[in-house]
Amino acid sequence: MASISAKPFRLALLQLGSLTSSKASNIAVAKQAVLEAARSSPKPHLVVLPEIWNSPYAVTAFREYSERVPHVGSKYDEVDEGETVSAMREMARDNDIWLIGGSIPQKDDRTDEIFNTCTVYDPSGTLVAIHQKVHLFDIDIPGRQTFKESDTLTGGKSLTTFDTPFGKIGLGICYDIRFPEMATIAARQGCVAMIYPAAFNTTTGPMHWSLLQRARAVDNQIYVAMCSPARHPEASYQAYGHSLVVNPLGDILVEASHEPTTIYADIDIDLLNTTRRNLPITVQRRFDVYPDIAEKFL
Ligand SMILES: O=C(O)CCC(=O)C(=O)O
Repeated sequence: MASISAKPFRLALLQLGSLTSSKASNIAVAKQAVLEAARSSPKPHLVVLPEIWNSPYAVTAFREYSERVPHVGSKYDEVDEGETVSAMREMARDNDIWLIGGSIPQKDDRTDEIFNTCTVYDPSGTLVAIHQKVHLFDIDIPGRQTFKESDTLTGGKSLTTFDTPFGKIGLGICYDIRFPEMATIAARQGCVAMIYPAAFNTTTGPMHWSLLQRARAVDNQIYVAMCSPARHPEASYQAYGHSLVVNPLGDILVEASHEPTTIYADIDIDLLNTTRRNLPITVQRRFDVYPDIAEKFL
């Protein structure tokens, strides 16, 4: 587990702005941002969208904006799927990139449940991974931030990683980062990075946004990135912005402000492996002293 065989790659986080209550307009905004990122030089291999970018971030909106998400392995035009999913397939295929499609509200036709769901596409537009947010954002900081995703959403029941030619990537969504087991298990499975589409707020963002990412990175000696929407003065929910990438040493490589922007980072696998050699915590765990929470995932 100490060293990882993977290739360096370039990551782009799209901190989308101008998101409105119009799904069609939000899709157009995302499409344009992906196009611009893909045309930048050097071209990114992996492009990431933020949490709930096609809908207002409000429990009352999730059902109305929800879409059918087909199965992993489904290809372009093969299935009856939601318009946002089709658009994301095209973004990946037309720009020849890997796309982590942030998250969108997903409707499960069989159970009528709604999930907060991240879908991932390879450069052919094939859907390669689906992550349903496991930990729902139910918090109450009186007078400052109250949110109850579980009013309309159901939590996912599994962890998600996917393979690319440049390495294995682990996925979480926003609040999932507060639960360190997810990142630890992904790292133990060989992931080089945990990537979280996210939308922290202006209360908990300043408190914990970068701290949590640096903690997950240092604990697991992996890269960690969170991609947020830009702040929107008229929105009922003020996203924190500050999309961020942290390296396995816990250094912040790049951080956005709260404006619409795209940030880029080069993922350096040599640095990851050097960190693990120099600070060999991945091979020094004392499972004789404490139980191994991630053992069954090895
Ligand atoms: O954990 C937090 O402070 C914010 C989480 C959040 O905004 C979310 O899960 O959507």
